[in-house]
Amino acid sequence: MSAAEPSGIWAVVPVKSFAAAKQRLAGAFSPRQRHALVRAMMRDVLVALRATRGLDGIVVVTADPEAGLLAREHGAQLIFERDVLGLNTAVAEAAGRLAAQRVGGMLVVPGDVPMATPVEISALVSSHPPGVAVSLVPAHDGQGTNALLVSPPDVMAFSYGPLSCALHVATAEMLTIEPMVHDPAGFPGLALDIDLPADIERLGRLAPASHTRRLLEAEGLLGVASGARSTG
Ligand SMILES: Nc1nc2c(ncn2[C@@H]2O[C@H](COP(=O)(O)OP(=O)(O)OP(=O)(O)O)[C@@H](O)[C@H]2O)c(=O)[nH]1
Ligand SMILES: O=C(O)[C@H](O)COP(=O)(O)O
Repeated sequence: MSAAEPSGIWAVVPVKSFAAAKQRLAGAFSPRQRHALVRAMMRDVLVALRATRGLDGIVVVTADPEAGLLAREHGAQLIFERDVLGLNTAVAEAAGRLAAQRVGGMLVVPGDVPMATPVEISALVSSHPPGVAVSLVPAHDGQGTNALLVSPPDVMAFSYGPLSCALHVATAEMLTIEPMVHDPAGFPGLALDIDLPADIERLGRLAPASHTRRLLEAEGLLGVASGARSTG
């Protein structure tokens, strides 16, 4: 990635290999449908980030060549994950690279929040305090971390996984940083990560059009919470 002035904020989008992703949807989606879904979700996230004011760049961290290609098509830079060691390692790798480039802040948005909007993301960025700071948007259940904005990028260790929101808050507090924790109700798109069939129903209740929504409609999967999957 090219060096930025030491003040800018870059978005980081971690994307697991398409074939390995979203195992918790395996009961309701065929492998082909899951592949198409993660691809569509990644496109939606990149489109939203690209339309967001206040970001200096976007970088995708992935080991998947197809995701790498998609990243390039959407104007994102790429960190190729040579060893796949999990989400925390992938995000830490991006943080180290951005910090080495003297980028001011890192906004982590996972590839599975397809309803995130540029308005939501820019609200998060514009409310982020100056200096050393941590802002986050929890998942709608209050447990996960759907957006994490840290400055500088390598200010803290990452704890994605179960209860990551509480763990990120605790980590910031141990560094004597009072994190800005937003109410997920104010960020309905960003707060909706697609993990379970019930999340597809939640997505169906949100209005904005998206690649993901069109795909689910075309496959007849919108509103199918736990039913039998179609062929494919
Ligand atoms: N680069 C990278 N991204 C990851 C990795 N693990 C998860 N992610 C991404 O992080 C986001 C959140 O991951 P999860 O909610 O655990 O998604 P998942 O692993 O695809 O889902 P399950 O298989 O159902 O657990 C998704 O966008 C994933 O693509 C990893 O090892 N490397
Ligand atoms: O929020 C997180 O920490 C990650 O998205 C993983 O959480 P999940 O397993 O609930 O998706």
